[in-house]
Amino acid sequence: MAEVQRVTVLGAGSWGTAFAKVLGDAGRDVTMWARRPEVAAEIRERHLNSSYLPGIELPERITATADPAEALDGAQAVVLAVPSQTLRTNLSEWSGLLPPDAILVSLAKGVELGTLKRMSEVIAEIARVDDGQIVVVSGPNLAKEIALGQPAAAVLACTDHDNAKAIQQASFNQYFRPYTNTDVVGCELGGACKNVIALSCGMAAGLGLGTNTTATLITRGLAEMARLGAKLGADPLTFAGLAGVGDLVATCSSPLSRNRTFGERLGRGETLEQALAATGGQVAEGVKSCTSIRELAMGLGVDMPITDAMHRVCHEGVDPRRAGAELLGRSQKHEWS
Ligand SMILES: NC(=O)C1=CN([C@@H]2O[C@H](COP(=O)(O)OP(=O)(O)OC[C@H]3O[C@@H](n4cnc5c(N)ncnc54)[C@H](OP(=O)(O)O)[C@@H]3O)[C@@H](O)[C@H]2O)C=CC1
Ligand SMILES: O=C(CO)COP(=O)(O)O
Repeated sequence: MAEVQRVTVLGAGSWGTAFAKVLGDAGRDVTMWARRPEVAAEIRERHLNSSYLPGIELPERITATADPAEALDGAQAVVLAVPSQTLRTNLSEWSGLLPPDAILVSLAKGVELGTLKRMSEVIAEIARVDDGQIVVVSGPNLAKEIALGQPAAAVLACTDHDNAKAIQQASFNQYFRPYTNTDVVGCELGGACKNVIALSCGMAAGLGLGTNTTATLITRGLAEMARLGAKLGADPLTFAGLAGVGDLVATCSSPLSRNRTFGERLGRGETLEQALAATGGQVAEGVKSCTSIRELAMGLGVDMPITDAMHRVCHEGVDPRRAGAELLGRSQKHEWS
């Protein structure tokens, strides 16, 4: 297994920057690409990214540029840290610049609208690489906490275990503990679906509901994501791990979660447009993924009632209270049916 020393991170938002810090603190040489030249300059010259992680000092070994060709030169691993719904367009612009043997690392948690593809499927299609060259990062990883050096674990999923191990070696440090996994489908679905469940938990909080409701949504959310995973060949154990329960607990309970915060705003009576305006340009993936995941599930005949409810609240103007009442009023069933 070749050691990965030079890593490029494409995307300088919250998680891209925090993950670059993880890599830098693990002793890797990191070059970031930022869409805005002023963000690249601030990272390069002041070791700060005040747009996304104010007050966090970045390691000196991280540099940055707004030129993708310069960023990708000599990279042994390339971390893709842009929103799910723009990944296809972003990657299409970069695909000719990717070093052919570089391991591609996906941070995005979503399912593409229209194609209903997982992020690793989009990457394989656009970069024309085998799935064994793509490592998916998932788990309870709220960017700000990681950037502050608070301990957390993650899963690195890849069908090629050596490539997962290479990224594990490159990212392991005193506060970040990555585990490997070969269940790419389960890890990606866990990461995408939990954003939608976090929306529902936020919504419940916005409606003034308490811990029992949150725990019910987390547990039944886990049941519906595991049903989808089973249909798509995921390992059921994955949903009991960091990319399932782990990420659900973190995202559904933390005020740092953009998805949970977004849901809370809707629960308090804000419109979709008002909630979108309040995100400050940061992505709440569940708002779009509720639609793609719902469509994916419907095509496979999988029942995902919470996801369906979130789609109807976000995109069909259904009142959150009514969506909640309808969820409770569905026909009675066995817990595991
Ligand atoms: N934040 C977190 O805690 C975690 C996030 N994730 C996942 O990682 C992925 C990236 O998230 P995160 O870094 O937080 O996202 P942010 O919204 O914080 O940042 C997005 C980054 O992508 C850039 N970008 C490039 N092209 C586009 C485009 N066409 N539209 C919008 N943005 C673009 C943005 O540039 P610009 O600044 O110029 O807008 C910005 O640098 C998401 O899928 C998210 O779910 C996963 C785990 C944790
Ligand atoms: O994926 C995350 C934590 O693991 C981040 O969640 P948010 O995008 O909701 O902030």
